Amino acid sequence: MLRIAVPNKGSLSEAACEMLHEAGYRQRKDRELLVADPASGAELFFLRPRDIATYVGSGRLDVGITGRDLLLDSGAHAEEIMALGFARSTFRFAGRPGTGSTIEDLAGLRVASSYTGVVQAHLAAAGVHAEVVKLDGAVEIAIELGVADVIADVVETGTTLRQMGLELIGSPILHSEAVLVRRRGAEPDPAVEQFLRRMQGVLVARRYVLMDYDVRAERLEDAVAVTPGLESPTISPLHTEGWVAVRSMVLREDAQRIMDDLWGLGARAILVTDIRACRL
Ligand SMILES: Nc1ncnc2c1ncn2[C@@H]1O[C@H](COP(=O)(O)OP(=O)(O)OP(=O)(O)O)[C@@H](O)[C@H]1O
Ligand SMILES: O=P(O)(O)OC[C@H]1O[C@H](OP(=O)(O)OP(=O)(O)O)[C@H](O)[C@@H]1O
Ligand SMILES: [Mg+2]
Repeated sequence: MLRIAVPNKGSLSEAACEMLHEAGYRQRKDRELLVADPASGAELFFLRPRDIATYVGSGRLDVGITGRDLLLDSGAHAEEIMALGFARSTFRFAGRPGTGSTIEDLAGLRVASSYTGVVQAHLAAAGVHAEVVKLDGAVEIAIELGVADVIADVVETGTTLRQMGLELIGSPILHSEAVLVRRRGAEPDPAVEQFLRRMQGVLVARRYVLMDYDVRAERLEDAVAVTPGLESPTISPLHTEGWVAVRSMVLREDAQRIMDDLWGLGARAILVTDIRACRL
């Protein structure tokens, strides 16, 4: 049985569960901590996101979904094996206007964060000595409440910083998103490989659409240049002489532009279909 660690709450939880569902795994009912999915050969463990790298690093669980920032902060013996494209954020220093503009300006100040591992490593790498104050959350209010001069926290839209009248200091400490993690140096495992193919299939199905269209045979090469597909498009003869049907995968974000280009080449009956699942 493949043992998978899944975030049970917070920003990662819903999107992680959605992705596993799309990959064919059983959904959690109520607030179960353990869901057996024998049909998929897996057991899902619903854990605090911050603990997931620790469990996977210990080797007790085979693979987990967590944030890159949480993985780095944990110092666990685990490594990122696939980026999942959701819960994207940056991790930044911020302070009241005038506090500073570079990391060197933080020397001697108190820095509040929930990610003390990441912050301490980053300050040490820059050779900056500052006191790190550990908080559990709502870190942006720490300056207002007088326990810190600077914060280091997750920034997505920047709304929370603006609400508290804080400004960014220095460049991003890291760029984070949800990731799959595995124990460092773990042996190759067919069950993990199969899980990765399922998850990769979801990423591809989200990123690409299928495009079908009919085009005159003499314009086929021009059309194929617009829709080369991942390997090569499928070409089928049409009953009407001189026309062919083409099927190709295209990036979802490019679909409308490609349809415009194909139309300009005389293509007609251009159809776009979602991909529900795939293995490439
Ligand atoms: N606003 C956000 N946008 C994108 N990602 C976020 C956001 N807030 C937190 N994350 C990401 O979620 C992960 C942290 O999840 P965690 O559940 O510990 O915290 P949380 O989402 O803030 O939940 P909590 O309500 O427990 O504070 C990290 O990888 C972090 O980068
Ligand atoms: O840049 P923004 O779009 O404002 O998002 C970033 C905020 O979102 C998260 O907070 P959350 O609501 O999870 O509360 P927390 O600080 O208690 O974790 C994170 O910790 C930041 O505070
Ligand atoms: Mg939070």
